[in-house]
Amino acid sequence: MSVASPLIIALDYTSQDAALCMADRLDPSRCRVKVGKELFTRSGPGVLEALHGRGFEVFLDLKFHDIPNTVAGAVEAAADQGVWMVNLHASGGRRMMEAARERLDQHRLATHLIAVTVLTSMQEEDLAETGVTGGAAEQVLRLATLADECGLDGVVCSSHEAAHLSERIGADFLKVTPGIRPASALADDQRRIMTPSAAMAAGSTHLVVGRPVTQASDPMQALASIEQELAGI
Ligand SMILES: O=c1ccn([C@@H]2O[C@H](COP(=O)(O)O)[C@@H](O)[C@H]2O)c(=O)[nH]1
Repeated sequence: MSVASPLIIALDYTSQDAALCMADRLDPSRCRVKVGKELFTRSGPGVLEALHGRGFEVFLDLKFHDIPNTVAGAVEAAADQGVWMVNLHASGGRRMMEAARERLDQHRLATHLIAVTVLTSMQEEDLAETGVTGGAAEQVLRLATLADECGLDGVVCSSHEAAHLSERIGADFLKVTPGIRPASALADDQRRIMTPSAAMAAGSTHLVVGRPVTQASDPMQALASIEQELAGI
């Protein structure tokens, strides 16, 4: 199936039943879904099968970060489950990313492989405490350039960095951006945020949206309002 919408709904629920309850209200021709650490750790790969059975393309957001052999095996295992996209941490380095890329290619697995650059919950002070002193934009560009050199399909970054990456690396390089907040929504623990329409205008290729939809009093109305905002750009 080819999904025209850039929206990826983060199914951050504590059980497979709750996640599928939400998925059953979504239309797989109008959005993709994301399975992250909490849901996957609770439900296991069964949730992927259940979502695929409902027609969804799934982003498995487990952010692998380990030695090259381990990450290559994990990425292969994810792709074997038929997921549309999987990710790893770019800070795992060149050899780790190349090993993951090579493993997918060896097995002719078409799953998109992308790298997390700087988490959207982090700002300059958080980065400085980890020894990264140049700020988010510089670090995102450094890690995205490395990911591109390693043959990855794109990155997870914030929409604040998307335009610069499009200029420096190319428009086709995927910019998957969490930290999406409609104007009226709370930032929660996110720090580098943008509205859906501004994020698309800035060059995001995909928008990850969780709580503004899943925790809304009327999730379907919240989603419809994001879709309307995007239709207006
Ligand atoms: O840098 C990152 C990488 C991943 N995420 C994930 O995206 C969603 C965002 O959810 P919201 O509720 O819309 O904040 C969540 O699953 C994160 O694990 C991210 O936010 N930032």
